[in-house]
Amino acid sequence: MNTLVLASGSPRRLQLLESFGYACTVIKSTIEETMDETMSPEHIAQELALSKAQDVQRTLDEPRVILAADTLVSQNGRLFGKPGTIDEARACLQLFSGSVHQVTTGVAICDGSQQQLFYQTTDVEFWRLTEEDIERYISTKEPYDKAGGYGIQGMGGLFVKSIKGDYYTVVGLPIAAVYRHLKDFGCLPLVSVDN
Ligand SMILES: Cc1cn([C@H]2C[C@H](O)[C@@H](COP(=O)(O)OP(=O)(O)OP(=O)(O)O)O2)c(=O)[nH]c1=O
Repeated sequence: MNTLVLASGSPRRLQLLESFGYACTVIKSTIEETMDETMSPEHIAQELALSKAQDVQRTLDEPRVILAADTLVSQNGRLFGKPGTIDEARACLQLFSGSVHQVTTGVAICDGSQQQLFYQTTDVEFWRLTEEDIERYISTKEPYDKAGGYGIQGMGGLFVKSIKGDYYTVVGLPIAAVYRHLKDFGCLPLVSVDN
């Protein structure tokens, strides 16, 4: 059975794949993540995922199944990556307060002979946040390595009123869709017989 090369430095993506039984080798891509903001979030997320996968593919001596992903947040046509400063983190959370935004994760899987690109988008609705909610949250430092400046799987989950779509897409990898695509590459999770 084929094991997976995860072309991502995201601890969440590794944890998710491992918790669903995939054996992974991590090789982080070193591409500069630039985006053409005139393109749709779906297009950008898939293109960035593909660039990450291809970057790692170039470093390998033999063909392996490589998976890469990219997560972007958008609202009313505006794109939000990872906040670089406290002001950017605050601005994201103020905009998301009491409203709905979209989280899109694009995924690229390739093995040298075939490549598959897909994405999923989930709507996330936030409760109305107070200034204190936002300041306390920013002080956790949780926003900085996450698109849109929050983590639904962490303290950011306290702000989420509802979601429409796949939860794992928000965390950074739509695992059920990934499972379906990985089967085409002969890559299956290990199944424990203990439980
Ligand atoms: C919205 C949201 C994003 N995120 C994370 C998922 C991604 O790790 C990150 C978006 O940045 P990405 O550029 O997609 O990924 P990354 O830089 O962490 O890792 P790599 O490029 O090496 O693959 O935001 C959460 O963990 N929880 C959330 O609720």
